[in-house]
Amino acid sequence: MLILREQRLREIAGKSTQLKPELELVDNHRRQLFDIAIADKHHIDSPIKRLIVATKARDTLQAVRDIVPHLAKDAVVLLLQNGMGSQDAVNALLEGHNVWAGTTTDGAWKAAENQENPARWTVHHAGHGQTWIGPLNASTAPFSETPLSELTSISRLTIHPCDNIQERLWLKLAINSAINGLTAVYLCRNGELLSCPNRWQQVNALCEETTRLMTRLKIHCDINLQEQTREVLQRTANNYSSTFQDVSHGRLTELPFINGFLLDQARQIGMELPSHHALMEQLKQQGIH
Ligand SMILES: NC(=O)C1=CN([C@@H]2O[C@H](COP(=O)(O)OP(=O)(O)OC[C@H]3O[C@@H](n4cnc5c(N)ncnc54)[C@H](OP(=O)(O)O)[C@@H]3O)[C@@H](O)[C@H]2O)C=CC1
Ligand SMILES: CC(C)(CO)C(=O)C(=O)O
Repeated sequence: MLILREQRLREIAGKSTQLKPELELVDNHRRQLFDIAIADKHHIDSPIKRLIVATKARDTLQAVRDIVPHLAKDAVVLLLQNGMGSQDAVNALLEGHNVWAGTTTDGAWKAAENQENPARWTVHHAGHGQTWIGPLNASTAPFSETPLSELTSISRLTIHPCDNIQERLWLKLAINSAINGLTAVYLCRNGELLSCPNRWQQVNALCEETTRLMTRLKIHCDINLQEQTREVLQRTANNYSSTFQDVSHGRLTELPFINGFLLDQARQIGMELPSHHALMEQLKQQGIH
């Protein structure tokens, strides 16, 4: 079942008297159509045993808060957001529940609304990558014993259960914090951060500060962040980052959960991150939040 915001469900219902909710999945020109059920928080009729939250980081806490009363006692919740901060907020809200987080290098995008059937969601699986899933609480059951293990039967996904999801989230965030904000400042493709010496210097300064912070916080990181970021920039040189896309569509970005999260962590231990600070100030001046 796809749980929507009340307003979204109302909008869709207002456009069609006969709703036929469907998910169309497009993958390498192959199309598959699935009948799905949809509901808002007022129309969930049985306790939820497995919940996958795929909102942007800003919306996650509210989305979960809205449906807490519908969660089964032994529900397993999987959070799939970029950045950090939202996972801990939900974990605190759902104390005693089985909360997991994931991070992925898969890429997908939702097509514009279907005019004939506003209750059809077309999702393009644009890039195949890897997904890591791990528990946020130490005491959770092993992955293989949770309903999340069924996700491994989806052949188009490569899923790795892991015990160190916090480190995985940090690593992804560390890379995103050196790329995403700058692509919004310069409104450029990822590769231009590498080919323009001044921008590459800024990437390096951000990486250096993040590495120092992670070392101070004893976050295990056995990679060279500059090198890893260079590798991601080379591999995604022609891509526009998710933050660039948010800005181009006039949406709020996830940067408060990326660079903003790093600045919060640094503040708590009295450390300064001048390059991250300057980047966030620059973005604010450009009206990017
Ligand atoms: N897309 C990708 O390729 C990747 C995405 N990610 C991460 O995954 C997360 C989701 O990204 P993405 O799918 O692209 O984002 P989208 O904005 O495309 O989708 C998020 C959806 O969440 C819905 N939503 C927001 N609030 C609620 C709520 N309270 N109840 C129910 N639904 C709600 C929105 O609904 P509405 O239509 O009402 O606005 C929207 O459809 C982000 O953190 C992103 O960084 C990570 C890697 C790759
Ligand atoms: C790695 C990168 C920067 C690829 O575009 C990404 O994850 C994003 O755009 O959010």
